[in-house]
Amino acid sequence: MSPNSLSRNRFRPPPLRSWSYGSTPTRPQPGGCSVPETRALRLGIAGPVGTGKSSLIALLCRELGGTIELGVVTNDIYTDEDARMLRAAGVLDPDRIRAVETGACPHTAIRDDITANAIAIEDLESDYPATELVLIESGGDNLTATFSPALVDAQIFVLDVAGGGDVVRKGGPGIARADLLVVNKTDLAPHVGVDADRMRREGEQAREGRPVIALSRNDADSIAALTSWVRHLLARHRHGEHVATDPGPMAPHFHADGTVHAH
Ligand SMILES: Nc1nc2c(ncn2[C@@H]2O[C@H](COP(=O)(O)OP(=O)(O)OP(=O)(O)O)[C@@H](O)[C@H]2O)c(=O)[nH]1
Repeated sequence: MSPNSLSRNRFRPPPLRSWSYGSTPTRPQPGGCSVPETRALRLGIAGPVGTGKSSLIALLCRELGGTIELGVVTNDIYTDEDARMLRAAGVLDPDRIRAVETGACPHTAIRDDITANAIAIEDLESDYPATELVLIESGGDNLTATFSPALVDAQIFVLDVAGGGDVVRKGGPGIARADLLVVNKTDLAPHVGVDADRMRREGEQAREGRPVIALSRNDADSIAALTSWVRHLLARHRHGEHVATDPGPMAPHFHADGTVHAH
């Protein structure tokens, strides 16, 4: 980390404290934590650079902002570019869009040490207690980045057709096990020589039944599929039916003696 990025990083560690939700009803989460039953749903959006994560968040704010109380937290490495873009798009009250400057490899702040993001979300929820859904955008990263289930309740992994038709086959924890895989920018498929439908089918095969949505901002049906998936997830979260799962940092691996480790 350069000295510059350190001085630009606005995050300051909080004072140590023990945490209790008092008499608020809670439900257990993975890792022994528990969260209030009324807590906002935290939905992470991850995927490689430029696949359309900010655009997808802007779209969800436009489509859902009228009926659901929203907040957004963005992650960039050295800037607050994504937050500024979303504020400029006018899709949400600018104060409900918070930026984290990770100052390090993006997955560090969503997977390894989630403190900066957790505090940004908790600040947002404390300023807007009626918040029902917080969208957290990861910095653009490679195929291995996924959110910790300690930070988000569910996660979407975003690929785009412009990254090439073989990306789904390259696999990785986000592609295989995120709660939703989005194959984005399908309107560009004919221009980049990619079969978007085949990408979607390969995604479905790789994910063993977990959902895949082929999305384009120009395709109303695909937008409706996405918003309906989010509404359904929110309903399950409210009823305590959704449990966060970890896509997992590693695929099973083999050793020279033939043993297999599945983490
Ligand atoms: N044709 C087309 N372009 C899209 C679509 N969605 C997003 N884009 C464009 O794709 C480019 C990248 O979109 P962003 O939303 O900034 O992508 P991102 O994943 O947030 O990028 P990083 O934060 O840099 O990783 C922009 O030029 C968008 O306008 C889509 O459905 N169709």
